[in-house]
Amino acid sequence: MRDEGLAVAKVAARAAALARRAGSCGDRGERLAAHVLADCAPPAGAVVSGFWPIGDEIDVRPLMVALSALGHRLCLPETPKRGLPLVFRHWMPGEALVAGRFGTSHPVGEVVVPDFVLVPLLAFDRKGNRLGYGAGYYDRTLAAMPGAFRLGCAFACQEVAAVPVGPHDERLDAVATEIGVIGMMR
Ligand SMILES: Nc1nc2c(c(=O)[nH]1)N(C=O)[C@@H](CNc1ccc(C(=O)N[C@@H](CCC(=O)O)C(=O)O)cc1)CN2
Ligand SMILES: Nc1ncnc2c1ncn2[C@@H]1O[C@H](COP(=O)(O)OP(=O)(O)OP(=O)(O)O)[C@@H](O)[C@H]1O
Repeated sequence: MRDEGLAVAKVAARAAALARRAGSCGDRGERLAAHVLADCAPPAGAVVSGFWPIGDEIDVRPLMVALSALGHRLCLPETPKRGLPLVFRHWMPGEALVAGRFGTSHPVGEVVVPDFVLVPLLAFDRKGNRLGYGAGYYDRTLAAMPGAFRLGCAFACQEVAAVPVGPHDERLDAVATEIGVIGMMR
């Protein structure tokens, strides 16, 4: 016989578990933002490039909103054909985006050159090496911007002992996660 009491208890337990899970995972972008602002804030006036999250990436939008409120100009990358560097376009929180390659989204604002780059990644190590999606976009882009500060943005669980590196791989200056900012060993 069906136990109505058990069924009701399971519905309530499920709702509570879902709320707990959302609460523990859903604020990691906010926590990353707080750590960056406290420990690794871009210098006044810096133009900051962010990224619009795809897949399971950490959400850097709370950080972008905070930096905009602090007076920073923001931009987001437009993904060109394979083999070309990224193009950064000016963006203000709330401005519309259009669909780009590989499921990315980008603004239609003017082209700008950032001097503080939030870099998405699949894996990172303590030397600042990073693994991306494998198209080399950020490697090509950062190689042409040697003076820009490169802040990897990731979940803490994306750290590995050593990322396999090749001659074209560009290193990060630091990595921000929901736990804190990691300065790189050189
Ligand atoms: N949010 C975000 N924007 C970004 C990057 C990124 O890593 N993250 N990029 C960094 O270079 C550039 C886009 N490069 C990309 C290159 C390949 C794939 C790709 O192969 N995507 C898979 C699906 C991945 C998924 O859904 O998790 C695919 O299309 O099959 C995605 C982005 C610029 N913008
Ligand atoms: N500056 C560059 N000039 C020429 N080729 C490059 C350059 N940077 C990367 N490449 C080439 O692009 C390809 C992809 O590089 P890699 O596997 O390191 O990408 P990734 O760092 O994982 O991805 P991404 O930077 O797009 O997130 C490789 O064949 C690499 O040799």
